[in-house]
Amino acid sequence: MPQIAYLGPAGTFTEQATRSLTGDFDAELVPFETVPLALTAVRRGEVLAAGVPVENSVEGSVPATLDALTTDEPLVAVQEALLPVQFDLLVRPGTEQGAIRTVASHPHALAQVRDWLAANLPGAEVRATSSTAAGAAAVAAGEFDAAISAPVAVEHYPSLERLVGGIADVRDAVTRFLLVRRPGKLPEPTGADRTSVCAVIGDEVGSLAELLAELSLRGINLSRIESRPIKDRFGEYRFFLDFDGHVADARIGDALTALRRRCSTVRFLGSYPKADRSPASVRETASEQAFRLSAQWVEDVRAGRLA
Ligand SMILES: O=C(O)C(=O)C[C@]1(C(=O)O)C=C[C@@H](O)C=C1
Repeated sequence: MPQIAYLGPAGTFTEQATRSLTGDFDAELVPFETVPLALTAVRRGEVLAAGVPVENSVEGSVPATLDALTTDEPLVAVQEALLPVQFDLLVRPGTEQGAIRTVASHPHALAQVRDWLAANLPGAEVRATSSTAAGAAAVAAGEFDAAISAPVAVEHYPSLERLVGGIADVRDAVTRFLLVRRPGKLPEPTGADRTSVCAVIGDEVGSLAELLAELSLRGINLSRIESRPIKDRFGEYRFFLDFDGHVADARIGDALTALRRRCSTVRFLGSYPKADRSPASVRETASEQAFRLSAQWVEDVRAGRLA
């Protein structure tokens, strides 16, 4: 049975998302303490794939994931999941809200309940843990008084109880997850796909605008752009781009060819079906047929068949 890594321990949102991503086949889910460790296990071939969080509608991208996807050997996303995010406050039985002095969770989770904490646990110290479930495990071990956890966590930590449920500063918050593997056969195009790349461009006038123009000229819908520092050179950035379409689509292949010419580095991070299955709208001039006919026209001209 294939093994799939996730950000553990048991009871994280990532575990829940990874279960939904691997629902179609038998897989054994293996917890890792951090996203980079989970991705290292994929690179080494110790596990087949890893489920990782990439961005949240309230707190934005998950930097640990973005950075780990661009260092070391390439990995590609093959599936995407969206998970609604609300939290529980877990405590050891008998703990009253007024007695909570420390509250632990993943920094991304803490950021999503900042207002609730200020209003309901104003005196409590906030402690960061490697995941929401790691916070719950630490409360079970007596290290902290309370944890901000995923609703599934209480099933994994029977010595804890839910003091408050449904916590969220923003209703309908959503986190996006990817299932990533070593490069291999790509998922088939479905007509409702997303392509992710990471590009490094020169620090020159207009270079970012020109890069984006390569997408807009081909009618490609950009759904996310995000920059992360290159780290060892101050003021230089890598740009993470997500756009509608599959690398097998003519307009996407054409745009990627242009990006590869323009950028010092382009890392392909995958073409995979969008979680919401919303089809890409493709303008007439960027259709498969339009690309095929125009490429044929150039062939004919080159071969002297047309004047
Ligand atoms: O700690 C967890 O439960 C996670 O799965 C990580 C994570 C994240 O990185 O954003 C996932 C979903 C929530 O947004 C909060 C935390």
